[in-house]
Amino acid sequence: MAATGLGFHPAAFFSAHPREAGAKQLPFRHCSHHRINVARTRRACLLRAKSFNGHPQIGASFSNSNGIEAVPAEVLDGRAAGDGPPEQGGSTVSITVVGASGDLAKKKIFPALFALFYEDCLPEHFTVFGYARSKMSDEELRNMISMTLTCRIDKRENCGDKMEQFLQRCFYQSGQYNSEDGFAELDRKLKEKEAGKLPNRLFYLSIPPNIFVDVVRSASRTASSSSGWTRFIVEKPFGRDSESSGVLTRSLKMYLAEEQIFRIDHYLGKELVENLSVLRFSNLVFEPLWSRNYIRNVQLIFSEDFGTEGRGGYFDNYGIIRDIMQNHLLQILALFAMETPVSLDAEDIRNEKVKVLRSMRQLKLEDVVVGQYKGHIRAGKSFPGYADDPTVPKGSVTPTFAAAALFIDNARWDGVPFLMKAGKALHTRRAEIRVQFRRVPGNLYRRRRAAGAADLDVDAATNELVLRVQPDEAIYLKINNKVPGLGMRLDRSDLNLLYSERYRREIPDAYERLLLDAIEGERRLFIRSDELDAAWAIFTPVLRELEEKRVAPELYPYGSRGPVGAHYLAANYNVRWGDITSDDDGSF
Ligand SMILES: NC(=O)C1=CN([C@@H]2O[C@H](COP(=O)(O)OP(=O)(O)OC[C@H]3O[C@@H](n4cnc5c(N)ncnc54)[C@H](OP(=O)(O)O)[C@@H]3O)[C@@H](O)[C@H]2O)C=CC1
Ligand SMILES: O=C1O[C@H](COP(=O)(O)O)[C@@H](O)[C@H](O)[C@H]1O
Repeated sequence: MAATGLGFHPAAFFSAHPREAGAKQLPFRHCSHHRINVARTRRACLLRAKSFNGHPQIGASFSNSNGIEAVPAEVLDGRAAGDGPPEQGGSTVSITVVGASGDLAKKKIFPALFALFYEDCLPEHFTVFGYARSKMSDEELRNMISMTLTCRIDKRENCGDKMEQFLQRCFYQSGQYNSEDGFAELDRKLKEKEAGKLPNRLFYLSIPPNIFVDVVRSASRTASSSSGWTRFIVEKPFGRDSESSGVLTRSLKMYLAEEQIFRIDHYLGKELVENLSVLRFSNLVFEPLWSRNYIRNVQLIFSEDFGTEGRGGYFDNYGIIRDIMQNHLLQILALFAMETPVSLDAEDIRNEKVKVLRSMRQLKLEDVVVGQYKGHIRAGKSFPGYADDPTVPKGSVTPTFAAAALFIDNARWDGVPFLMKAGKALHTRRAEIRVQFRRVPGNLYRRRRAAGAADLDVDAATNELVLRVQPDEAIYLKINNKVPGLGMRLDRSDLNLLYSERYRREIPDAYERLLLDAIEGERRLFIRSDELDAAWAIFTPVLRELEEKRVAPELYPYGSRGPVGAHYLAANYNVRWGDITSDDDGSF
């Protein structure tokens, strides 16, 4: 027992969690992301405890004035990682981005890895490899990566130096995805970089889903770590329906244990999505209202102001429901609607998500509206339609927009419509959760009509809580308020938490949080196979029906608010979409 004088071992903070063979904690250097959640202490990016009695206090766990948990000495120098004393060189982690030449790798993964490095959140010993069929030298990979790196967080003078240091840790291996030789060559190069340290390996499958199994088979056989952990981040969509998702999971599990598979849904790494549980469970005021008794409907909205732009090859085979609704929006719904978990441990949270997903009705065709954007000319500018995308097959009925009404048949949510809508090529880029509350019973102000100025129908002006996931993260509550003055006039005002004003620092990208979690073995923000099964069970029947009946999507102009049908669907449940009412375009 480490002599902490506190009567308990600091490692007691390390929550027990199932670990794949060889899993070791990695010694992290100082990382500015304060990971103070007790359940995640074991993942702490090292925060050297504030000096205590004038001496750097490490090895003891205490909460100082900032509530920052110190990190035990063993983690500071790597001993708790079971990596053996530092003189044996400790451990190392390699991150191999499979599909390195692709869109996601360039746009999100390499920039996220650099941001983690820049914030000192990566382990001291790490190496990044790109793997794809394209022929590229190490230098060409570095040049490609450098085009998308930014020092957007806490711009510091040494950004260029840090970027160069990062790029020098990046290497490339060309190979076929089903080639054991290709991955064996990668393994050889990884071993060179690992230089005798305990080798932990992370593979990020940034490739089309149809080649996931090829890569896992080849890499698990010839490029797995011999003594550390080997993990695979698997991108969405996980299959196309219940059947193909089940086949994919079974195929992956021929080569990997469940705890080696990190199914990523990057929306779970979004700040406002992660904040959902904090809002609900760390405040008193929300949980009592969080049910059918007070909530009239919940709206989950995803909107992009651009089209598929060359990703038609992938997108046309999936469509907006599989691309956005069955994963991102449904994950947000599950976190929003779940019961209070037993603890903040990954499995307890994921247990509650599965329970609420299993309480949901299968989506019916009459509760779905689909749309597809069409080209048009506005103000002399020509906007293409989905069908104009050269990567989209002629005559495609793949929806680029969908709206759906979903229901949770449990005591908390019985009868409350959860309305989702997701679309590309709409009038704005936005993702938000809108909670519309019930009318005030016996509203005293219902009869009071302000003379003259536009009356506020307080009976219709119910409270609405909005969590804006992006852009410009915010949480605001729409209330009725007395207009200052000698009279009695009411208007709509917002209690408003605008992140850019309250928190003077940039928000990490979702991929940063999730990559760090995967390196640390924290599974809370990744999808478990039974969650996936429950999610596909809700959507698979209607997806099949849409395709078997070749339901024609309602065409909507590029840049518009989407198909009119979405309004009729909402009206069926006495709902108006909150994102397009006159008093809320979401700006302040
Ligand atoms: N792009 C995005 O915004 C997002 C993507 N995703 C998911 O991430 C994964 C990667 O997406 P993205 O980067 O856009 O994909 P890309 O289409 O860019 O493909 C990535 C790489 O895979 C290889 N590749 C592409 N098509 C094939 C094919 N038919 N057979 C074999 N190899 C192929 C290419 O590399 P090479 O030819 O060099 O081998 C390509 O550079 C997908 O599963 C996607 O669903 C998830 C969220 C967002
Ligand atoms: O998973 C996906 O997400 C992106 C949108 O991600 P965001 O973080 O930029 O909101 C979407 O464009 C893409 O089609 C989809 O595959």
